[in-house]
Amino acid sequence: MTNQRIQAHFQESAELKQRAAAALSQPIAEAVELMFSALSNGNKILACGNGGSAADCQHFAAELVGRFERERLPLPALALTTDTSIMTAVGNDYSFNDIFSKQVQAFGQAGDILLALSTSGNSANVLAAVEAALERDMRIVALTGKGGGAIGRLLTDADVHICVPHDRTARIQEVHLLTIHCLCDGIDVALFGEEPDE
Ligand SMILES: O=C(CO)[C@@H](O)[C@H](O)[C@H](O)[C@H](O)COP(=O)(O)O
Ligand SMILES: [Zn+2]
Repeated sequence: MTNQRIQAHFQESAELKQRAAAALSQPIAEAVELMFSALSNGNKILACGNGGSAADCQHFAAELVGRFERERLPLPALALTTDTSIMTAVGNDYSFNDIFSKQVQAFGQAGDILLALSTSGNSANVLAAVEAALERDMRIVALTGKGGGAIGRLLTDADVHICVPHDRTARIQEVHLLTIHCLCDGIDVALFGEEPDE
């Protein structure tokens, strides 16, 4: 692999991040408000997604339950991507499309938030989880790309859609991770205020 090709990856990622900063800062701020208000009311955040997005869900939950940059109380966030017994039982006995929605039905309560990650916006199991969450009167924060797909079309005005303006899965995932860090920082700022020297 040439250095040139590697540099093209960095270049494309950096350019997209610049562009996404303008397009996404407003919905990210709205997502922070939604999440902070849910957490303040004693509600929790459930997260689901496939592949790289499953890892993102776990990354997010770890930073809420553990910490991001500031010392604080653990916050209730749960990745629905980690329990292999639940996922294999539901996948085997029902369908792979149900592996997240069954968990939303089991754990989700009105006022909770579903953080739904799908770069295509079309993963059937994430879509089913969004449907299950809406049925339970939960709010959705959707991280998508490629126009938002079926998930984007399902969201209501009460939900937040953070749709990365790109068509390449890897690039979209890179912005999703940055978005997750913005959400964690936003929650810390809502709790403690901005650092004096910021
Ligand atoms: O990480 C990657 C590609 O960068 C893959 O594991 C990717 O997450 C998987 O193909 C997913 O199944 C894609 O699903 P989605 O983002 O379209 O919902
Ligand atoms: Zn990947």
